[in-house]
Amino acid sequence: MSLDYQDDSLALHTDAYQLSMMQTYFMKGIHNRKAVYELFFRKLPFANGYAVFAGLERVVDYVKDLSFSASDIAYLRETEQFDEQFLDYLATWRFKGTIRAPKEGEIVFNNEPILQVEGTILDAQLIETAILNIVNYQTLIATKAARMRYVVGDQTLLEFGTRRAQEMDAAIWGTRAAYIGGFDATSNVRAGKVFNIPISGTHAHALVQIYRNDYDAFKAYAETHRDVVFLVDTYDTLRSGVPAAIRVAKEMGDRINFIGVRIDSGDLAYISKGVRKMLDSAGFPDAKIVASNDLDETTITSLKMQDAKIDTWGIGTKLITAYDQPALGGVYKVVSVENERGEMVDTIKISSSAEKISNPGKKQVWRITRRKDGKSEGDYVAMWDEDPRRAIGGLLMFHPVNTYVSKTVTDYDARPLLRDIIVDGEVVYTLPKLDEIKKYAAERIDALWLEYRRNLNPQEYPVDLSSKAWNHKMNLIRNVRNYVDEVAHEMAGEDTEYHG
Ligand SMILES: Nc1ncnc2c1ncn2[C@@H]1O[C@H](COP(=O)(O)OP(=O)(O)OP(=O)(O)O)[C@@H](O)[C@H]1O
Ligand SMILES: O=P(O)(O)OC[C@H]1O[C@H](OP(=O)(O)OP(=O)(O)O)[C@H](O)[C@@H]1O
Ligand SMILES: O=C(O)c1cccnc1
Repeated sequence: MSLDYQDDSLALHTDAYQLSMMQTYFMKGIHNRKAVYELFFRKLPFANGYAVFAGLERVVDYVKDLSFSASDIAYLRETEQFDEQFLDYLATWRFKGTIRAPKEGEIVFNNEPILQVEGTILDAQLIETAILNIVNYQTLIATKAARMRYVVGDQTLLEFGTRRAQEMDAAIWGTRAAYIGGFDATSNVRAGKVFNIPISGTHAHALVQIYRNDYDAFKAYAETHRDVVFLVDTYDTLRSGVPAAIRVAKEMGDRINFIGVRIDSGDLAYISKGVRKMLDSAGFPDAKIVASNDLDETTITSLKMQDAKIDTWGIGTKLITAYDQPALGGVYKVVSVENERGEMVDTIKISSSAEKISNPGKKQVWRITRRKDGKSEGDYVAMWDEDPRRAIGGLLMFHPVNTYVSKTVTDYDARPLLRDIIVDGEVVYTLPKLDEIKKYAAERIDALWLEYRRNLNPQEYPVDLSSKAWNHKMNLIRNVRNYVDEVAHEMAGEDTEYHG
């Protein structure tokens, strides 16, 4: 395997079928037809009540200078699957389309577009795979992190996942997503450098094993650092680890900042209580107890119920791998395509399950909030040319599948979520700083009713279709039915019948 191409690019970070389809569009001369594609997911991850949208910065970074390098084209040629004229076209290709998305850190829901690509069918098709790759992962991890933030309140959350992540890229971008979702710091030093995320950490069991006893290890560490957290569970937490930590802290006095101790095994509730008592009676009531060991929002909740004396949570595996749901099922679907007469024609994908039938046409998502306190009323998915701010006599919102579930809201604000990020290939959006994104996510989560925020069995947040969007969908379903009937009739001929 060789990754040492000087001119390696991300243009081939796509599925082969995208390039195959692109070649068809190109060879048939329809590649410049316009289309609109929308990215959405059908189910919220972890059965959470919301998701935290993340990944936009990398999407922009990926798209803005995307091009096929000489070695990319040479490789495609070697596969003998592509036409020379098509390869010539790709050699000078640049993304010239438009991308719209919510601000990173925005709270988003199932069955609403969370990213929209408008451009030629060729441009939109090429970038599908990478965009899904980025947004699915980062949104998943940011949401998992938000669930952990929910259970710890304002305690400290440290991200320790790099060693368990699905490779290096996942570690670094997962760390960024975790920070957006509510983590305070990371152990990944490169993430500190490239994203300016605070770095933090303690030490490993190796230090104690190398010195062969707790006291010598802690002493050596204390003599070489100002801020210290001692890992006290290598041999026996209560009988050797904590006594050694206390002894060193007393001996070093003001020469160190004794932040506290970390425990990484055993019954964390029982042990943390014992550790707390020992630290308090030794005169260190402010020393913190850090806990780690396969923690997630469920074990943390349980530990809190047991009144565990834990102040800081170090979390790796279950965060960075999104252990209980390792993928967000975001999809990217074409909703409108230009026909041979230059008109945009909306398109639908039919399924036997109502939830899986796509919503045709270019749409906007409007966040509807109560004017008096900014609290959430629901999201309103409308056709692009609609403006719910101008609804007379209140806004009718109804469930897109169970249409009898409806309400009319008055005295509301409506805020469009999809904003221009890249227009005709040019970045028109100033990417916010990471800390601003993180703060924004926390504020948006705060604006949700508690019923949508709880981790277990949250209420379903209303994501409603406008009447226009709903009628449009019904018309297209009817058209598809007629089309299928016609085809079936033709195929059946005069005397064959299909009894399905
Ligand atoms: N009081 C507790 N209540 C609920 N879960 C706990 C409690 N204490 C620890 N856990 C969790 O139990 C899981 C496993 O702990 P277990 O005791 O089997 O492993 P361990 O202590 O790491 O063992 P080892 O000594 O081999 O490292 C971890 O996910 C840990 O976070
Ligand atoms: O448990 P996680 O949530 O995945 O958090 C990361 C884990 O990584 C470290 O263990 P590891 O055994 O790799 O090394 P160490 O104990 O020697 O530091 C650390 O002690 C945590 O237990
Ligand atoms: O700093 C720590 O304590 C740490 C870092 C990575 C993994 N586990 C623990």
